Amino acid sequence: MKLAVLYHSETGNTERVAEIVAQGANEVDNVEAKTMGIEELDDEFVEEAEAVIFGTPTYLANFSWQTKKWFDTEMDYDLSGKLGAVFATENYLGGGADMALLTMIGHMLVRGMVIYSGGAAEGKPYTHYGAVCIQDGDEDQQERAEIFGERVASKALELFA
Ligand SMILES: Cc1cc2nc3c(=O)[nH]c(=O)nc-3n(C[C@H](O)[C@H](O)[C@H](O)COP(=O)(O)O)c2cc1C
Repeated sequence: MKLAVLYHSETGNTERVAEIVAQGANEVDNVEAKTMGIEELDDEFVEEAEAVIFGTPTYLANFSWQTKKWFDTEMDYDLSGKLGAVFATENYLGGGADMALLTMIGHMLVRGMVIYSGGAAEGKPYTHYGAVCIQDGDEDQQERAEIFGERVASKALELFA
């Protein structure tokens, strides 16, 4: 089962976290996770993926304008019925990553995706809306991002395999 991790990143933090999320997903048997920047997408892989995880930097307490522009004007995949999940990076605690995640989730719902975060349902670490790292994360945040990727991949297998 394929899982795509799509991200926008200007200075590398979100790209690094995308790699960690994908690493977690790839720890699940029968899952092939691949990271892609939104400007260098593997269309065939995304179309075949049962799950798509989106990552964004936080800009002014929301998701980045580049990601928004991509969703609004370039994104023409049929995402309906795919499992969707989100993560974000920010510079400081309370910098608005939660709003970035929720706004992005709104876009994904409009596209018909089935959204999952794990929430508190899988025990600690809790991930309410999606994984968040300060810049590219300290050790604890990176571990949480990895577990998040693993959980989303496991849920996708449970739903679609
Ligand atoms: C235009 C702009 C706005 C930003 N706004 C916020 C913000 O509101 N809150 C915050 O915590 N960080 C903010 N940041 C910092 C970025 O979210 C943070 O450095 C992020 O990890 C960058 O990701 P990247 O390295 O993948 O580009 C902003 C950065 C830029 C360039």
